Amino acid sequence: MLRHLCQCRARSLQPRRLFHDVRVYKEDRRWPGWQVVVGIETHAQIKARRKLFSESLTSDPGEIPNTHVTLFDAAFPGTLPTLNQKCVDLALRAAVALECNIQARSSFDRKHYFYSDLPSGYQITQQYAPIALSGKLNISRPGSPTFPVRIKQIQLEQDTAKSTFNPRTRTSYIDLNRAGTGLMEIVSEPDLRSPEEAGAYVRTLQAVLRAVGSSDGNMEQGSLRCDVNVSVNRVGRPPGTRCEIKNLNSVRFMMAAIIHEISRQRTILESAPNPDTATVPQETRGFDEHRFETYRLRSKEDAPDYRYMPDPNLGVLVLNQDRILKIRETLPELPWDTRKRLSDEYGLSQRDVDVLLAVDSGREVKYDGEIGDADAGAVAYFDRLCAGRATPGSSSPERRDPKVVVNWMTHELLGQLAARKESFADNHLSVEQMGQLIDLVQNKTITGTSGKILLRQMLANPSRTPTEQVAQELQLIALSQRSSSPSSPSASASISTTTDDASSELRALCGDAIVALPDEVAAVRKGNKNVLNKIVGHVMKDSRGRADAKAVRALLEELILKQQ
Ligand SMILES: Nc1ncnc2c1ncn2[C@@H]1O[C@H](COP(=O)(O)OP(=O)(O)OP(=O)(O)O)[C@@H](O)[C@H]1O
Ligand SMILES: [Mg+2]
Ligand SMILES: [Mg+2]
Repeated sequence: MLRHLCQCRARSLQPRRLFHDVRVYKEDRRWPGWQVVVGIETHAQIKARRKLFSESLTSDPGEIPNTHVTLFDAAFPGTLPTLNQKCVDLALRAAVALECNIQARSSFDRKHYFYSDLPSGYQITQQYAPIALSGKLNISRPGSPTFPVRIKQIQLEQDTAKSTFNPRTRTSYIDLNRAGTGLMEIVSEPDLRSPEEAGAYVRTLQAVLRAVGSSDGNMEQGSLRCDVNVSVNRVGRPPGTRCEIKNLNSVRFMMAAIIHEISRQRTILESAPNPDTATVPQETRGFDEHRFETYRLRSKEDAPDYRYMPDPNLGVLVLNQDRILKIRETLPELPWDTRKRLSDEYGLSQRDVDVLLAVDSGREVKYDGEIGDADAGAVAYFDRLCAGRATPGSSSPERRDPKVVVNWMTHELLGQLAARKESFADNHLSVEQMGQLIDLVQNKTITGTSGKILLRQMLANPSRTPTEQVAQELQLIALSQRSSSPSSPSASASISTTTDDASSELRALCGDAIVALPDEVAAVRKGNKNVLNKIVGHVMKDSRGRADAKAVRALLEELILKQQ
């Protein structure tokens, strides 16, 4: 009996299964002998037109303060909440994408605290029965195996108002525009083991929320904010006491906060007189963005008592299977499926896939009065470029080589946009124009060098003009010996005339080089073929990138050697 009691006691003393046993502990050289445990609470603003419980429109950060406010948002007595079902659907999209168990019944609670940005004195949240439980998000990092992070729960809640303090006039200003906007709090289990894994988790989550349209996930603008929980323990020992760092608004700051917290907690534990029994005091901390350090906000002892209670004005949120099924059916391709498709179907390298997905995960759709092809995202643009161009007389379009397309997109198009300090959303080249450009280079109507010049010109001068026409106007048609096959029938007549001219111009340039470099020509005639490179270089320079080096070499050989 006694032995049985002891066994039970020993079992109850085992740490709760916080750790993912599937993952083998790997020592981090930055903190040898220590294991780091991180769990993240992410607050993502729901991208709905109206607030969670009122008719008021949601707002963007720069808008005139206190212009998006109903009496309910301002907490006038007697006003009642009405749940916005659009917000529920958007949160469900995130929950389905994160493979959560969606709860058929969930409910709302009041979390009380007194602060100037909370007009009613309580926030409506889902403390006891959240909308979704037990999900999963797989995290891939270049060079590391993919690992799962368990999602503990997703709860719906209200955002607060915004307070700003002017130290000169010692005045606080309250803007109620944000008060009552719908938030999803997405809580991870403590499955992350390093600052880098934490960064990858937030980026992946951001990409999923954006892909399903649940949230902008914009950390700079505050539509995605993280509270990060960090603890350290000696390898083989139970997890340590967590400290929670509140309100981090960039992945960089979050990683810096974790790094600082690890060293702070280690110092406490290493300097304790009895390392076996030492613990870190449980605290809620802030992050100082200038010193890159965390600082104490409050300890567990002064933790507020939120006096949670069910909100009597809101009933139970009941969800039926049909609604969830409909959400499931309308979800777009999720980032990990896109990743697999790009590498399986197109044979793209990991790096190229990363670049295309990174563009889309950081994508902000801009509305400047015209919806361009780039607005659908880099992957969609790439898909359409590969799908190819319609060829006369053929019912199916001629597909483009994905490797050629991805090179043009990642190196040239993204590279030149970056040089112009623009993002992919600023690219106004239609898929058709970009495709024509690639075709012109592929069928040697223009050289690769001219292709890059052409792209630069087209990015600088937005127009709907077909690419061939711009190439002709800029006199970029390649100087070749033979006529190239035109890339579209409409341009065929003009291009073949141009290529005849081009071929005679190339001959003229070679002739000029032969006259300009008589010593080199004599050396080539004597059999010193290396000198030919110098003459080729001379022609290439004179052609301003329009000549193909191979064609020039062949023509020079013909002119110098065969006509001795
Ligand atoms: N030992 C630990 N080390 C690091 N993180 C931990 C540890 N134990 C739990 N966590 C993480 O702490 C977070 C707890 O969040 P949760 O929302 O459940 O509670 P809370 O922080 O107490 O409440 P509130 O929402 O009011 O901040 C989770 O992300 C969880 O993974
Ligand atoms: Mg929480
Ligand atoms: Mg918390």
